[in-house]
Amino acid sequence: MSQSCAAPDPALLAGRFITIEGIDGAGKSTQVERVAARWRAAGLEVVRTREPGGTPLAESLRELVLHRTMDTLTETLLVFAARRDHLREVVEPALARGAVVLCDRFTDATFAYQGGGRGFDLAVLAQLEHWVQQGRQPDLTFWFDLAPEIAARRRAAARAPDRFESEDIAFFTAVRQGYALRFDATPQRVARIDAECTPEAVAAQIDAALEARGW
Ligand SMILES: Nc1ncnc2c1ncn2[C@@H]1O[C@H](COP(=O)(O)OP(=O)(O)OP(=O)(O)O)[C@@H](O)[C@H]1O
Ligand SMILES: Cc1cn([C@H]2C[C@H](O)[C@@H](COP(=O)(O)O)O2)c(=O)[nH]c1=O
Repeated sequence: MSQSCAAPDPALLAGRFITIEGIDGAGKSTQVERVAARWRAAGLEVVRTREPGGTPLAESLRELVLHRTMDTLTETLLVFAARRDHLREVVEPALARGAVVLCDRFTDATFAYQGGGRGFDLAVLAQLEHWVQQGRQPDLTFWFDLAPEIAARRRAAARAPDRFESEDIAFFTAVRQGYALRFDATPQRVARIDAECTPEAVAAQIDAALEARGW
């Protein structure tokens, strides 16, 4: 069962950029509103957003990336173009006015999907990350980690697949490995969540990670 935790200190949270990552079907969407509600109850403005997406332009690019056939360089440039617009129009202004930004996926997804899954050059991704983000990085990332076979069963029960969700287990195994590399590179930024357990147990892990930071 999820345990109740101490009320977060708004002063510690204002202007924080929090991202949520994991392979498709990891259970991110199931948890994200609960976290937002916790912070809203503490009096904070919470901006819930997602990538690719979050602005009209970036949502248009999302439709292309999720549903149109394209090569990996095109796919990579489109997710970074969407990210640039999203950062300028939504994320940076929200952080500047002291909101908490809770974003479903960010650049770790590019390293995992385009880098790990598609095999795109990680050094080029790092350059694009630098150009597009100008140093902006999440303050905390929840990485929902689980076996691709379990995620595939959850997706099959939930919805019709898009272009990524139609990929096979080998692709998602490589994506998971891409996430693991990012986790290993910045373990202080990333909280690994065991996403194979019940929603209540997942929520308890999230609360523990937040409580450890006083958030
Ligand atoms: N801990 C859990 N145990 C079992 N099933 C779960 C759990 N969490 C979520 N689910 C179910 O798995 C399916 C996928 O969950 P959800 O949509 O939250 O995943 P997601 O990570 O947001 O996926 P995507 O990134 O592809 O949008 C849903 O049917 C949801 O009810
Ligand atoms: C940010 C980002 C996302 N993707 C992929 C990962 C998912 O399959 C979709 C988004 O769908 P969701 O239901 O909103 O999770 O896009 C990617 O390949 N690269 C990225 O940078």
